[in-house]
Amino acid sequence: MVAIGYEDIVKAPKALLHDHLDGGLRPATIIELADAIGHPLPSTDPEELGRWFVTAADSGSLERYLETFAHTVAVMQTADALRRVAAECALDLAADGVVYAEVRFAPEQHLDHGLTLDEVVEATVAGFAEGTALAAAAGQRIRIGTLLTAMRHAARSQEIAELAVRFRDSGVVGFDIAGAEAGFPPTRHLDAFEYLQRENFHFTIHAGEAFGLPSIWQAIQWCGADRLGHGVRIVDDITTGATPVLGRLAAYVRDKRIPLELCPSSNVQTGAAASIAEHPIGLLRDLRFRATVNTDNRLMSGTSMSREMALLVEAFGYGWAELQWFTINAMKSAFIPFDERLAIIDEVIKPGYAKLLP
Ligand SMILES: O=c1[nH]cnc2c1ncn2[C@H]1C[C@H](O)[C@@H](CO)O1
Ligand SMILES: [Zn+2]
Repeated sequence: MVAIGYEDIVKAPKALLHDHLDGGLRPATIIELADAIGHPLPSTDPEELGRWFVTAADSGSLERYLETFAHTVAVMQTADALRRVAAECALDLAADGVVYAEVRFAPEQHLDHGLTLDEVVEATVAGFAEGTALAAAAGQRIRIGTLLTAMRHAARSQEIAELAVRFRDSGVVGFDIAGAEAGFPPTRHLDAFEYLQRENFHFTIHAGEAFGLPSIWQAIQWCGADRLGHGVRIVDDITTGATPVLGRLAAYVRDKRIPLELCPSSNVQTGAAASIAEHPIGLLRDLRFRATVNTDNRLMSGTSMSREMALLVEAFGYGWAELQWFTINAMKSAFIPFDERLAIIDEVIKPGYAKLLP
């Protein structure tokens, strides 16, 4: 196998379906924005603050991992802050060689300083457009779709679903629910999911991360999710051995080509996987599930799309063929129209990997 260098992974075109806007801020930006509003931080040194987020998120518990978002959400409460954070997100992803990204965040968490839900989305979408244009000017092509998340412990999912549909022609391509999974099953938000289905809209659901098969089953068979956010616990329905045997739910997920938005580093931090080497992504790829590689929260995991791929190369010995497979899986599973997905696969991804494949 040809050894794969990190710089080449950065250059390779990558597609990202699961990245949280409030989980990807630059530490230096958090410090500046926090200073402007008098929000106290654990450190005002960018490197130290970056390390603090990774350490604090490295808890083995999703609930404690989520506590670190208090600092990022606190500094994203004005239109200017949201626009800046979104623009920097687009620039950072483009610089990492991501050519397509769906970035999500929960508008209901950004109303503390008086913005309306519509103003929150307008500012964020404008920031993505600004960052995308700046990246293009620097020769880095990226397309960003916005996903609106509703918090699963709250009761605003119908409102956020309607917000997402209102902005469907202005940059919002899908809907999601996130937050602590145990105790908050997706069926609590059935009204929102049924509304989205009637509107022919797309949605993914965080399921099968901190809670297992019942959450995945509900997300698919009750709520009608197009994709699974994480979905990593689907392995609980697979009996491993010389010939792995799939249970009915795992077989359904694979047969229907339901995309799994796998996030290796995040899963290790929250305890959903013991290590990268033991992450179920290896098995799920071998079994040809529609597996994709994602960052989840670049700040909390101190990671990037290239780093996630490099970790998989190291742990599983993957080469360019596997990295291209994950990338095409992600692009096929994106929420933008089919013809646009195909154009990115044919015009950007395949030519990009053709230069790298032996
Ligand atoms: O991996 C996750 N699981 C569940 N919830 C998450 C995860 N990463 C981020 N979140 C939450 C915290 C954010 O404030 C929110 C919206 O992006 O989504
Ligand atoms: Zn997530």
